[in-house]
Amino acid sequence: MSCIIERLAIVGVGLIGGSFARALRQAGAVRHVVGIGRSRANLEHALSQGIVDEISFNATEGVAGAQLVFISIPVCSISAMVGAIAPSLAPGCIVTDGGSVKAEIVRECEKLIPEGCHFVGGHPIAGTENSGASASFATLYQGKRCILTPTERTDREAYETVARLWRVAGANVCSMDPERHDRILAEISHLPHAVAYALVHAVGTADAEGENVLSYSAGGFRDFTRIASSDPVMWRDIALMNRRALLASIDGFSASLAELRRRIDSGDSPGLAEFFTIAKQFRDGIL
Ligand SMILES: NC(=O)c1ccc[n+]([C@@H]2O[C@H](COP(=O)([O-])OP(=O)(O)OC[C@H]3O[C@@H](n4cnc5c(N)ncnc54)[C@H](O)[C@@H]3O)[C@@H](O)[C@H]2O)c1
Ligand SMILES: O=C(O)C(=O)C[C@]1(C(=O)O)C=C[C@@H](O)C=C1
Repeated sequence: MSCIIERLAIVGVGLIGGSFARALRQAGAVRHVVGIGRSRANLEHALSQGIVDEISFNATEGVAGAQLVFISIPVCSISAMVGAIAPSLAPGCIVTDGGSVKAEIVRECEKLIPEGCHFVGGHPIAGTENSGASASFATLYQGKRCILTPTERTDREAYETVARLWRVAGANVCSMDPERHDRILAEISHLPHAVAYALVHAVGTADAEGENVLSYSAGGFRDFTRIASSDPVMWRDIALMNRRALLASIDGFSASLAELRRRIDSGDSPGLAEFFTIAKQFRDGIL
């Protein structure tokens, strides 16, 4: 395929940024990739694996001359990064991100992006519990959704370029209002992570018969809690930035758990079977 971007800068060459770079390189959609970050070991690994062609510890220097900058660092650091690199962006540069929360980032970044440059918010709905360039792989986005969150200020051509890159990376692109994105993702991604962390926390600190009950964990516990091995800083930032929507989701979940508890407590056999059947049908429906 013909090259779409001559010079791509990736700020944060971890699972998400590294996988984006790998997918685009493999497709021949980018000529030169600059990896920007803070961890020498991580960036040197990315360089040695050919994920990037050049590394930089200085974001303002690293983004110079790039046609597109992809920011894939924890969500609470994204707008500060855009503010820091703004004076160094080449005219016409497109800045986009992969952050898991959108409304605040889009609001702030649209204010910070300089005249003649463009910001497009994005979020690939794909990931794993692993972090860093060593966890990245080219097929991460194959067949997965990528939500872009344009507003009335978004430049149409910049949006189309970002959408095209995600399609080249294998993703199915859709667009959504940033606030709507945050409410939907609170339910389907942020709540499950909060519940998984809370479950492991509860079981890990439980005093049952003076035993370390975690040593008895088998498939059920492990399947349910895989995502509690995700990066704590990433999830701290998501919980704080999407606080309002996540609290509403936690309240909905608490009501569901309270209802389940009530049916168990009252020995409501048909009610319990109904509760589990409905949940099983929803779950089987996504397989
Ligand atoms: N992990 C997932 O499943 C997933 C999925 C979709 C979106 N996201 C989002 O993508 C972003 C990156 O997540 P990830 O899983 O790739 O994380 P990661 O930890 O694998 O990679 C992040 C990289 O950014 C670097 N970094 C952190 N803060 C920095 C800063 N201020 N300046 C420069 N470099 C910095 C880290 O050293 C690391 O190499 C987050 O916003 C996250 O919400 C993650
Ligand atoms: O598969 C995983 O490990 C994930 O947690 C990926 C996952 C999710 O499905 O919730 C996590 C965060 C994102 O922003 C998008 C995707």
